[in-house]
This record gives sequence, C-alpha cells and structure tokens, in this order.
Amino acid sequence: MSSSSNTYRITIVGAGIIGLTTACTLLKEYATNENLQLTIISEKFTPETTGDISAGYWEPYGLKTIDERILRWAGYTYNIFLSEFFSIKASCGGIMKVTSYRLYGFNGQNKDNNINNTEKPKFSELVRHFRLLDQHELETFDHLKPTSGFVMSSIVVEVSKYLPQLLRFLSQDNRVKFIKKKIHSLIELKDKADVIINCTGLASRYLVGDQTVRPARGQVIRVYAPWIKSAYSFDTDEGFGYVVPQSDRVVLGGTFQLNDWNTKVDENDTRKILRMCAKALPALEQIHSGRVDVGLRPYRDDGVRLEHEKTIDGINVVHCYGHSGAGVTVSWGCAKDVVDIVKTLLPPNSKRQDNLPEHEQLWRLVPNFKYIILRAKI
Ligand SMILES: Cc1cc2nc3c(=O)[nH]c(=O)nc-3n(C[C@H](O)[C@H](O)[C@H](O)COP(=O)(O)OP(=O)(O)OC[C@H]3O[C@@H](n4cnc5c(N)ncnc54)[C@H](O)[C@@H]3O)c2cc1C
Ligand SMILES: O=C(O)C(=O)CO
Repeated sequence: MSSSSNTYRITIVGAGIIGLTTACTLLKEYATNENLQLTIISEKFTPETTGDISAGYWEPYGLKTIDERILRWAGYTYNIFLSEFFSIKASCGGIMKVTSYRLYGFNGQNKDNNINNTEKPKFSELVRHFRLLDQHELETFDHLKPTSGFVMSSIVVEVSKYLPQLLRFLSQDNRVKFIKKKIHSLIELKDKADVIINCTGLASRYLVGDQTVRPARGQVIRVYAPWIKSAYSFDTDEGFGYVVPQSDRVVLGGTFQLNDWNTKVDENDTRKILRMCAKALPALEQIHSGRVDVGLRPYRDDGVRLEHEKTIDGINVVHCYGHSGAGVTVSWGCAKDVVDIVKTLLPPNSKRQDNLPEHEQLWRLVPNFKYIILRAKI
C-alpha cells in the first residue's frame, strides 16, 4: 500500500471547511506518525471557498433527509465547537454561541405542516437549552404571527476567520504541504498518494463524474446591525429567511435555488431577502446597504457521500462531499468518519496521547496553535 519507505502519503483534494477539518483530524489521529506525508491540493483557499460565504450557522439545512448519519455528525460537531476548551481558545477563530429562535408558520398559516406546537425537530436532543416557545412568546413575534417555534443555543462559525486558523494550525506541522492547483483527474495523483481524500464539494460533479451533485444557489447579505445578538430563522410569505449575527456583521438570508449556476448577485433576490428579514425584525427596514455574496451549495440527491472507493485504476479514494447547506454543521463529524476509514487503510502507529477529550487532544498536539490563538487574540 504505501511506498517502500513505509511513508503514509495522503492527499486531500479541496481546502474548504470539509477538507481542512479533515486535515486537522488526520494530524490528531496520526499524531506520532513521523512517516505521514499530508498534501493538501486545492484550486482555491479561504477566503474563496463556499464556506467563506456561508452564514456559518449550526443547523442541518438544505438536506433531503436528516438521517442518523447527519444527526451523529452534527451532534459531534456541535460538541466540538461548544466545548469550553475550543470556544475559549478558538474564540478568535470566529466561533460564537448564540441564542437562536426558529419560527414556523407565517400569519398563522402553518405551511410546514409537519411542525406544530408540540413537535420538536430531530436535532433537538443534540443541542443545549432547547425549548418550544409558548403561546405568549410566539405572540411577541406578532409581525410574523408564527404558529409554533423553538429556542436553543446554537453556534455561528465565521468561516472566513476560522479557516485561516485551521491553516495556521496545519502549517505548524512539517508533515503538511499545500499546493494551490486545479487537478483534472484523480489519476494525476495515482503514484503520488496511498490514499486520496476527495473534498471538492460541488466540483465532484466533474472530478469524479457524480451527476447527482447539483448547485443549490444561495445569496446572502452582510449588513451592519450591531443591535442583533441572536439568530432567527422563520417562514414568510416569500419563503424561508434567516438572520445570523457574526462578530461585526449580521448575515441576512437567503435563497435556495436548485440547479441555478448563477454566481452573480440578483437584485431581486437582494430585495426579497431584505423584505423577508424586515418582516421578522422590522428594525431591518432601516437597512439599505450591505455586502451581497452568492455561493453554490454542493447539493446531492442522495445526501452526503462519505465512503471509500477503490477505483478501476486501483486508487484508494475516500469521498466526502455533497453537504448542501450543512457543511459547517457536520464538518467535524464527517472528518472523524473519513479518518476512521483512512485508518483502516493506513493504520496509525499509536493511540491517543492521553485520555484528554477528543477536542483537547486535537488542539493540545500543536502548542503553537494555542499560542497562535492567544497571539491572534492579543
Ligand atoms: C449562502 C450560503 C449559506 C450557507 N450557510 C451555511 C450555514 O449557515 N451553515 C452550514 O452548515 N452550511 C452553510 N452553507 C453550506 C456550506 O457553506 C457548504 O456545505 C460547505 O462550505 C461545503 O464545504 P466543502 O469543503 O465541501 O466545499 P467548498 O467549500 O466548495 O470547497 C471545495 C474545495 O475544493 C476545491 N476544488 C474543487 N475542485 C477542485 C479541483 N478539481 N482541483 C483542486 N481543488 C478543487 C475548491 O477550490 C474548494 O477549495 C451555506 C452555503 C451558502 C452558499
Ligand atoms: O443558507 C444556508 O445554507 C444555511 O445553512 C443557513 O443557515
């Protein structure tokens, strides 16, 4: 399997949130493998990845089904992000805990028929402080007149601040190499890697010929609204809207347009997003400008593809793509499963360094990381 020097040559294609989270998890699991050579090849790096545009909000969204895998990945990711160690030490990595309100039904029409006043979303058991809103609380959103809703503690990851932290963490390890390049076929890597990890998102449509991966176009607006400190998502008569606070801007969304490849700003979408969000939070009617971003979520008909494939050319590939609107939400859970598969192909030569919780191990392995965080914080 590996080259004669028993070197473990692993190549990750894609440096979005999925690729970089996977790389960090690999370093944790192969902490004492001096024989590891990890190459990260990507056409684009932050801030040009899909995640950089995203609202970075924790909630499984934009998936045809929220199955056991999604719940397991999302729950694991939630705990990593909310662990004391991670949120304190990584706070300047753009990670925030937010109170989040989800409001169903608009003007009393409960369009989302499978949600009523008593039903909870599948992920309610995964999060802290989840509670259904009572009638009095629902009435405080009288401009929307929701029929039901809930409140919980969620997480916001400002990906354009977070990915640079992961890159710094990775670049502290001399086993890691970065290559900024577009590859046209995995065969190009055949004799250079023992295992390839495909984290190319929507581009997997071309790179591995998966025609079930399609764009789900998302447009968002970043506005200056410092009075908004909670997250809101809601139904309106024009669709699903959301308001997600980040460190110095608030992300207003959004659109979810399947098979729409347009990456240019659509002014009608901008006006619609502002109208929807102002229905939920009328003070937003004062907002007339912001930075508009467009991204193409990697939607996949059968959901996330996370599996090992031995190609006809004998290449070991572990695929991890198709996260649609939930790539941030499931990132650490997916990375763990990907690396568990890699470990069956290239067994790491040691167990964890001590019995620290998973997230502490990850960051404790590279003291500089904490230093980087503290330095960045200063
Ligand atoms: C508007 C919007 C809002 C969103 N909000 C949220 C949210 O609130 N919460 C959430 O969880 N998710 C959200 N998402 C979804 C989330 O952004 C994606 O699920 C996630 O970014 C996918 O990550 P990825 O690493 O798989 O793909 P990408 O970020 O697209 O990264 C793929 C990488 O592969 C590289 N690549 C592709 N092809 C090649 C090639 N041939 N050779 C070399 N490199 C290649 C690219 O350059 C890129 O670096 C949102 C998305 C959008 C568009
Ligand atoms: O727009 C998206 O993809 C989201 O996940 C919003 O939270």
